[in-house]
Amino acid sequence: MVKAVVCGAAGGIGQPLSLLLKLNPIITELSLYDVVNAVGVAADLSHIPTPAQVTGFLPADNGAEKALKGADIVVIPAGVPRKPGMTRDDLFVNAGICATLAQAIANACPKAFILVISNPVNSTVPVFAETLKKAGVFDPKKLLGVSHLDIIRASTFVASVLGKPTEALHYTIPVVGGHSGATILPLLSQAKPAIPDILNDKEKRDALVNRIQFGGDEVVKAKDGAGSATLSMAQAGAEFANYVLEAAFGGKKGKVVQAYINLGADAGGEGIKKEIGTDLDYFSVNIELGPSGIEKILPIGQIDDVEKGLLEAAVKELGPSIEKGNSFTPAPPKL
Ligand SMILES: NC(=O)c1ccc[n+]([C@@H]2O[C@H](COP(=O)([O-])OP(=O)(O)OC[C@H]3O[C@@H](n4cnc5c(N)ncnc54)[C@H](O)[C@@H]3O)[C@@H](O)[C@H]2O)c1
Ligand SMILES: O=C(O)C[C@H](O)C(=O)O
Repeated sequence: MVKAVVCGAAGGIGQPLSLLLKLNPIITELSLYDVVNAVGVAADLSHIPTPAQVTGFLPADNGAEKALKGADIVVIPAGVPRKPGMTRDDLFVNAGICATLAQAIANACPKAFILVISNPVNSTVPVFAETLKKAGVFDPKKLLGVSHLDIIRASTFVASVLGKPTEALHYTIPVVGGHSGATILPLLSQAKPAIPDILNDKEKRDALVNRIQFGGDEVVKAKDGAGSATLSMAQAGAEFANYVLEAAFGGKKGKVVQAYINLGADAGGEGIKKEIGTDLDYFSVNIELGPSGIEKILPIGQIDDVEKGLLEAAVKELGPSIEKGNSFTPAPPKL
């Protein structure tokens, strides 16, 4: 029996993500939580004949904890998306929602895998960690900031520049760092198969890196006030959740992916700190997944001079975002 929960399930990401999780045969129970319409979305999905039994919950009567009770994996796309002109940092208003959900997880399912989609990921993952630490249930191996949309974008955009079919992750390009502008660091020099035609063409390479770093803005601009990426994010979130589920419950350990994770002493991230030459608490890195979540943190590996410059810029921008999340204090509850 595997129970998955989506928090923010009625939203632009939440609905298609819930649909894709309903189609995942590993999941036997799917619980949907939102402050609006979660019961309706659950009723709708429940008519699809797949193993997962779907239930919806609203905040009344401690609905969040009821939804989360006994969950194995919680995926969180709750919170406000960007409008044109906004940075992801402007979405720090979502910190309060994240702290509230983290506390509910600590109470109802402290051993669950937690997949954070809510922006700004560079800060909201620290908010989750700090809340879970205060509750005494923080497991750095199970808290994963979802940066997988950057990975699917990198693969798609490389294929399109090279005029190749954009079939499922044909190009594997590790993307490390964070999830926002200059913090997004695509390692084109490590692409598999290799892409010398791009690496040897400065103009093409710069344009490609820029498109991967600012792919989110492309969607925000095209939606013109109606939000940000939802469908591609739902696909990326469901694919990433499936990697975690397959490693934990499907006997497929050893999958290497990138996620934005805590590099604290308990997490075994000291090697990465040495490799990138900083003391950052969080970074998106290569990880190997297994039954308990992150089994290994793998080195970033060899990068070229262009990437060394991008790494410096990423590290500089990440520090303050992490600090903002680390020092967030939720407002006291209204009496
Ligand atoms: N990590 C990524 O790569 C990535 C990609 C795209 C979007 N995002 C982020 O995901 C978030 C959601 O985006 P969206 O387009 O689905 O927004 P949306 O407004 O369409 O949906 C958000 C949902 O969250 C719900 N919500 C609000 N407060 C809540 C709470 N306390 N508990 C539970 N649910 C709550 C809302 O009712 C709404 O249904 C945004 O912060 C966005 O920036 C992240
Ligand atoms: O761009 C955004 O605000 C949403 C998301 O982080 C994205 O990368 O599409």
